[in-house]
Amino acid sequence: MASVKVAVRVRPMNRREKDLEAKFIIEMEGKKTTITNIKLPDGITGDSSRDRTKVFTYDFSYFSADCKNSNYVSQERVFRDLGTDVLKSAFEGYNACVFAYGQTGSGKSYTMMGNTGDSGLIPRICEGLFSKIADVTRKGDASFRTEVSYLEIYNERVRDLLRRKSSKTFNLRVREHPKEGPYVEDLSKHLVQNYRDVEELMDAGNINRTTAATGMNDVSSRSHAIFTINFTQAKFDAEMPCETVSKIHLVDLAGSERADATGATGVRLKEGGNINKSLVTLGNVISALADLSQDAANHLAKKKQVFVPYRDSVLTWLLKDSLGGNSKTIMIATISPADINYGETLSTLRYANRAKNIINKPTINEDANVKLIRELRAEIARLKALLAQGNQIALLDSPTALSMEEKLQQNEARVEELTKEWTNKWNETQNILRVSYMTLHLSVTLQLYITLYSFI
Ligand SMILES: Nc1ncnc2c1ncn2[C@@H]1O[C@H](COP(=O)(O)OP(=O)(O)OP(=O)(O)O)[C@@H](O)[C@H]1O
Repeated sequence: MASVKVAVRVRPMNRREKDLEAKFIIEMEGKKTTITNIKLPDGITGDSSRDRTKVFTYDFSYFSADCKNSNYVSQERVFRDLGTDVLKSAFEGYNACVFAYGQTGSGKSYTMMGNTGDSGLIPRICEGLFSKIADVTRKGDASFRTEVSYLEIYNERVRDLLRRKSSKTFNLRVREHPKEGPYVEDLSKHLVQNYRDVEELMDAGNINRTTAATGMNDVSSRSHAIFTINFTQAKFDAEMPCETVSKIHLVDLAGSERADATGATGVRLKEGGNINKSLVTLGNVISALADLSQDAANHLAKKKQVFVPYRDSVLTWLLKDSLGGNSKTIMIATISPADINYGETLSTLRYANRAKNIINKPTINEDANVKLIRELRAEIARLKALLAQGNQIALLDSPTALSMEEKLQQNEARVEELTKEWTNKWNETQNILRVSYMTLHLSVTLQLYITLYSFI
């Protein structure tokens, strides 16, 4: 069991807010975030609509509004607090998810992707992943396989951001695997061997992403984007095969917004409606899960039937495992510091406060055959101990001891066979990886030669 970790981050005032001479209404101290409604007279602090100041406590309150302030939280610090947790989960074999939520223009893309020379969580996590892979590979302790995919949900349709234009790019179907959960049919997956490979794919995907200028943000993301890393590692630990698979979802949501605040009309208004539909469903899912967790914690209360409406939007369906399921999840709520956004900011803070109550059930995703080998080995150890005991009380020739001996031999043979199969399969995967990587680089080099040759 693990609660969803929640961080709130406040950005600097933007040009529009400064031009409107907006007042700064956010304070942060330790884990606490305080918001002030400057329209109300001084009074007691609380969470009722009459209270001038409201205080919320999160796992992290990040003050990123002024880089000269001593409490300023940089991209590096956000990575150190949250990104390293994601990497730890991945190497332990857990699924992980980070999603950024907040009003349009509040800093979601900045936090997740970042700007040139000031990279955000996604590039830093990918860089960290490959730097750790290089460390472990150098010591010869394990082998790895990493694949990435990148999709956007635009107007409730799933679009592959990494596939060259084809009929399979748009409107992909979401399906549900009985064990592995929801997935996108025909979504392209790309093998990557180093950070440069990921960077190229990320850049290509970001170019394909649907953005537009709105009244609130010059480059506003009009879609929800999910960057997924599938990370498999295999090794022998005390002669025991280990293979884990971890799925890491890194999500940049489109902004929550009020139509009147963005001045949206036509296409932007329709987009806004669909964006908000997903976000309203996300809110309903978070509320239902928070209710479930509180209900579970209260042993005396009569258990309520709580329905979690995952399937009401594509976003929540795809993130089903990350919300209340098999994943270690982090939510980053991004906010503006300006009084003109008071309503939106308060709603984001309340949303984030609710998300703190969600309890997930992360488990280590172990390969099924490796799990079987481990269970058989435990059974062998148990049988050996029983036989040793029988030996001491001269039961060695009894029919029970003989059948135990037989079972032991069968299990030992099965373990040997399964271990051999697993080692062969993994060696083959590594060979395929090497060949496909060499082919890819050979074709890039050839392309380069052809281009150069055509100039001579
Ligand atoms: N913490 C921060 N420090 C400095 N600049 C920031 C910060 N957060 C956001 N910004 C800047 O504010 C602007 C809007 O941020 P961003 O595009 O990340 O918002 P968003 O929440 O993703 O918006 P949308 O939902 O419209 O896509 C960008 O120019 C970004 O560089």
